[in-house]
Amino acid sequence: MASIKTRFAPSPTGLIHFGNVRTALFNVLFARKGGGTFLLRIEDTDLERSREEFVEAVKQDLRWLGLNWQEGEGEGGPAAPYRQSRRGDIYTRYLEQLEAQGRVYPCFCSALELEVSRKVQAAAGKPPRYSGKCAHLKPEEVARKQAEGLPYTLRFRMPADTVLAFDDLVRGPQRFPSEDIGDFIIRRSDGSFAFFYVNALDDALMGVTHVLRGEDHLANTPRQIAILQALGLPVPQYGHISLIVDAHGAPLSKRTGSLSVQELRELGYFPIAVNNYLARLGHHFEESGLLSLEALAQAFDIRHLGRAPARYDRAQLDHWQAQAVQHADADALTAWLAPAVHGLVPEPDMQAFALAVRANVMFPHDARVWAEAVYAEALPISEAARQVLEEAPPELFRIAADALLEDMDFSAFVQRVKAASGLAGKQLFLPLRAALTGQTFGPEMPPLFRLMGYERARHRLVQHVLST
Ligand SMILES: Nc1ncnc2c1ncn2[C@@H]1O[C@H](COP(=O)(O)OP(=O)(O)OP(=O)(O)O)[C@@H](O)[C@H]1O
Ligand SMILES: [Zn+2]
Repeated sequence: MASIKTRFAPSPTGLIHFGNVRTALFNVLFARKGGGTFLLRIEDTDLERSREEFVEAVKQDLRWLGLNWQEGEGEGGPAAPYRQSRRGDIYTRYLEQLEAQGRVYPCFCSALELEVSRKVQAAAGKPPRYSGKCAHLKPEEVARKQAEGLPYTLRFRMPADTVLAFDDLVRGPQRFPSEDIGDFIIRRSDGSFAFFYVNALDDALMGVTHVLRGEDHLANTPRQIAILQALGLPVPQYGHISLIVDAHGAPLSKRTGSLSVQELRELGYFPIAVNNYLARLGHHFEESGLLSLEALAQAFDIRHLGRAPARYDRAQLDHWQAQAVQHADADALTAWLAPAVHGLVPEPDMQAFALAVRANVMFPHDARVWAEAVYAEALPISEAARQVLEEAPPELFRIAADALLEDMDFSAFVQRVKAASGLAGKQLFLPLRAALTGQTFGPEMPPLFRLMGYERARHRLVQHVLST
């Protein structure tokens, strides 16, 4: 068997969402597991809606997630170009071949005629398909209509009385009788090509071996196979993945403005969290812990893909985010957190600070409150902390300030205050935390205390003594 080649073929008509990205991810995992290639092709045939900024955004999103492609847009390769808008000559060349074989014919039916025919079929409970009215026009008739300047589409002639069958990698054996499909348009009257045609042709010409894509394309597949068979081109294996739906059960779509990858990035999600979340949406993994992209690839098995729609669930995503924060290495954690506390936390402290607050943050901006707790000149004090401070014995803070005339670590400090005040446990720790950080909960005190430094800590205690 030829080595595996998968692809992601988005239309640059909006920012990509979870549904799109999961499709890309599964293609990456499948290729990677098989030591194959992942290809990126841009399907920008809808010139009205396609925009260069969305091409850039797709590339940026995929790179951010580590879903790198080895062939295609921006990378080049043996089947360049990888943008459909630049492949018009190729599409025309193969169309000529189909014409020479008598596999396409001009259709002059007006939109109104087609609409009426569809309604008649629907009323009779039949699948809407082209009646075949123009399938057998005589050459003279065609020439006359063309001379009159009548607009026409080109239709693909489906083979009669056959069944298009294929084994879907996810959904198993599929059978589509050709008469349910009917002759379909492959070139519109404005000269643009239909999705079925260019998408199938490109997959074949680019050597794609496996097409994993959304279930929304299942019904297109028999048409695509028929085209490739007519042209004598290789037919890839298809796998149709269940769609990701929102809370109302509607498939996520670029048009409905579901959460985009760009928004996730701006919110501070870790790529590994997004990948772990999406990989498990409709795919079962034995391992329940956070996995690297490589480990996800090794554990990926197309037979473990579910057929039911998968529901997008923010809480699950956040579970993986929390895992990612806890597992990030010190440098990655620091780089992730730094922009949110820039100016509050001194640069030399940044890594120690990030490690100190790790257990209490899920997103970078969550660290701001702890940055203030450690470094703010005027310490913000929460309502709960204010109450604790009011209820604590006032002499505690004077004792604590007196204990801090020199540098020491938190446990030494606590020992001294304990000995001098006779307080212990919560009675001791809670007021100290409240006075030092302005909060009643938060990260472990020893590292915060170290970052704060004994002078600032003492200053805060003194401030509190003076204010009571
Ligand atoms: N809700 C979804 N869940 C899973 N996969 C999806 C979903 N929506 C699209 N896909 C898949 O994403 C891939 C890229 O598709 P495409 O760029 O056409 O995006 P799209 O979201 O379908 O676009 P639009 O919303 O403009 O129709 C295709 O394989 C498609 O099947
Ligand atoms: Zn017609």
